Amino acid sequence: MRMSNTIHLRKGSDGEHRDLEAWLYRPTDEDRRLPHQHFPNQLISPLHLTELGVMHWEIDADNWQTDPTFLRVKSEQGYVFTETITVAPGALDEYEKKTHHFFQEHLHPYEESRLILEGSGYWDIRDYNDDWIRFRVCKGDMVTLPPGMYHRFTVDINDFIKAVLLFKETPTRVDILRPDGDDTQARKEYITNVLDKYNRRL
Ligand SMILES: CSCCC(=O)/C(O)=C/O
Ligand SMILES: [Fe+2]
Repeated sequence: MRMSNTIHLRKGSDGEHRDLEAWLYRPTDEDRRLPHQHFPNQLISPLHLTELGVMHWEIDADNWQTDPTFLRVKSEQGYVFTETITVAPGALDEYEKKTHHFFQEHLHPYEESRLILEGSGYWDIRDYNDDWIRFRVCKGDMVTLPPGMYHRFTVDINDFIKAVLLFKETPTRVDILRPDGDDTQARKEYITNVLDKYNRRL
């Protein structure tokens, strides 16, 4: 569902709600930390992200541990473990190696769930037709990518993001690069449960 070049705001039950800003990624060899938008920009609707399985909530990042939305989502989704990560030069060991790794197309056999406490960055996710969709996250965004969804992550030109990682089970990372992820149960279930539901095919 491609949209015109406008930013859409809609009201949530708790007041003004800011949707994730998402657009069709323009593939170039430029710095991955740049927005990579087409001209004119081709925005992607929140519904499109939802259909692909992305979930988004807004959290009071300064008081996240007591934020009612955070507590509700944590309970509903069954998150048990949390870890905090700061992705910034000097704050993350092996910054270059790890940021290169985050930007390699991969999937996880579990939900990727992150709450952004400070800073900003971009997730790229694969559309039905294998195009990249990029969405921006900043302070207060809590996002979840479903198990089996191919994606990658980069900081933006500010080179700084601090996030809470939420896990349902063990907080050990399992990153499976494409195409190795194709044969995983998580990938098969993603295609069946998420893509087939909307009669979409990769
Ligand atoms: C901002 S969280 C670090 C990136 C990450 O953990 C991941 O898996 C990206 O896809
Ligand atoms: Fe990931």
